[in-house]
Amino acid sequence: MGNYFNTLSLRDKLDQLSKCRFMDTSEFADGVDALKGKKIVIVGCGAQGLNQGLNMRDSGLDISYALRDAAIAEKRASFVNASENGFVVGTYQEVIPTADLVLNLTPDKQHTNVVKAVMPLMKKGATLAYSHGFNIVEEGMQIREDLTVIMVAPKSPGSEVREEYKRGFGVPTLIAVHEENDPEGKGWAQAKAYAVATGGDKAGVLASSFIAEVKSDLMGEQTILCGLLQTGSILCFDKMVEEGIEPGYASKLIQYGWETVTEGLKYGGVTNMMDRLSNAAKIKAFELSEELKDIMRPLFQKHMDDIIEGRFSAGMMADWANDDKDLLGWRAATAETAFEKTPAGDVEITEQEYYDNGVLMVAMVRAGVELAFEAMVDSGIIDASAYYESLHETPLIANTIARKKLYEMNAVISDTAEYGCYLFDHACKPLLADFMKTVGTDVIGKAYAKDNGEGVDNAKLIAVNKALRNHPVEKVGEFLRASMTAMKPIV
Ligand SMILES: NC(=O)C1=CN([C@@H]2O[C@H](COP(=O)(O)OP(=O)(O)OC[C@H]3O[C@@H](n4cnc5c(N)ncnc54)[C@H](OP(=O)(O)O)[C@@H]3O)[C@@H](O)[C@H]2O)C=CC1
Ligand SMILES: CC[C@](O)(C(C)=O)C(=O)O
Ligand SMILES: [Mg+2]
Ligand SMILES: [Mg+2]
Repeated sequence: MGNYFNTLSLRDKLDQLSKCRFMDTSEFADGVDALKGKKIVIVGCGAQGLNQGLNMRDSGLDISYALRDAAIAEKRASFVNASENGFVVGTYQEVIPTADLVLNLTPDKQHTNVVKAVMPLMKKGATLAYSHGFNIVEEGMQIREDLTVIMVAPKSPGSEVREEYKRGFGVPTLIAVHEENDPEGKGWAQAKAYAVATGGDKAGVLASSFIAEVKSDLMGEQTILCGLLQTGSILCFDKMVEEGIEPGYASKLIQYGWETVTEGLKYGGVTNMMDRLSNAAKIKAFELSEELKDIMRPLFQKHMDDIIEGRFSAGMMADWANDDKDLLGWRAATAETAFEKTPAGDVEITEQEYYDNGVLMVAMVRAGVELAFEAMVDSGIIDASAYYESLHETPLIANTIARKKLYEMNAVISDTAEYGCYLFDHACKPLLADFMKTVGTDVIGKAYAKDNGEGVDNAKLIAVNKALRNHPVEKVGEFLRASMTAMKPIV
């Protein structure tokens, strides 16, 4: 075993990275038929395992869970979650041999062990599915030749996979078939049916590759989705308190602010989010975000390069081998930040106030979305995939911060995403230190009010609007959002 991507020729690498086709709704006309009546066993009942299982059962499929012996004997959370929701739960030996489709929804760190334990028990011609291709792409896992290997990767935390499904919508999903493991040619039909069963087809499905999924997923989660939201939360909170804003207000503005401003992003892209500001505040947010883009661009590019070249995965796997020393230390340090420890105050903040008093947060979101999108596309990832991994998923992650701050975000995302989030955060905070000295409460904590009497420079406003609307993330976003007709408001 070794890094599979790194064994490919440059031509094959580029070919795999660019595999991404937006699927037409007509391609899902068969619904869940390809999996109807099949026995589906999910290994692991955590963030993705539980929520995907609930959606798939509600879509009419036969779902049960395989858990390791100790989880059953000790009635761990995974056992309780599966059994309290009425699912059949068994040991690997009891349920894996009955499965037509096995979904490996355990943490990436465990995939090699889990797949090695599960594979000998799988019946001939069954299918093994992943929701993230790390094990195949970064570790080079070899799967038995008779087995079909597919991936259905929701571009969202598990909690939101469920919430969006219950709202009658879904989350954008990447599907793929591992070309080396499709002996019966049934991989795509099963992957499509699986995406329908989780609700993904309602939000948009990309037919992609394991490689394109892994490289884009790692990049999104480390930078804009989790890393920058963590950095922004800590820096904006500290700044406000330092400048005399009441800590409970500052805490609330951030905890719920990301969710509120990115709801605007979800509906109408960066353009709509920025349009929610007054004209003067929009110009200010644009200028701040241009500055932020210049400062953070090298860091975003470094993360993309490290991901593509395998340095990121090698570093994380070294931490796995070291009993997760870095991950656990960083997790503990996050819990000690002032933002995390200060409860949201009992103050009313209107939806518009989150925008007006959070100009810097809006600027950070714009900078992060555009930088992540640009770095992915520059590396050969297709724009639609880069859009899902930057713009569309940001609100879904922001929802988790609204629930229980950074603790909740880092608990519901995968361990892989959490590791990358801290890695980015630790590099980004010092990078923004000088910039943060230059900003005040007029852009974070209080309303930006420069247009009271001063007027707005029309020429500048026109140029800003043009720059925002012409960014490629806005172009592809307009196309992709046109098919999201079932999207429901949250805020
Ligand atoms: N988190 C997310 O929202 C997303 C995750 N993904 C991907 O989905 C997959 C699952 O991630 P996620 O849902 O975060 O995982 P979780 O950390 O939530 O998974 C926990 C589950 O895995 C089981 N588990 C842990 N260790 C082992 C082991 N050694 N052997 C068997 N079972 C084990 C746990 O059982 P036990 O009770 O025995 O400990 C528990 O049921 C990953 O590939 C991830 O990259 C993709 C998109 C988003
Ligand atoms: C946050 C990133 C993610 O990829 C996800 C929820 O999509 C993960 O690994 O958790
Ligand atoms: Mg993801
Ligand atoms: Mg991920």
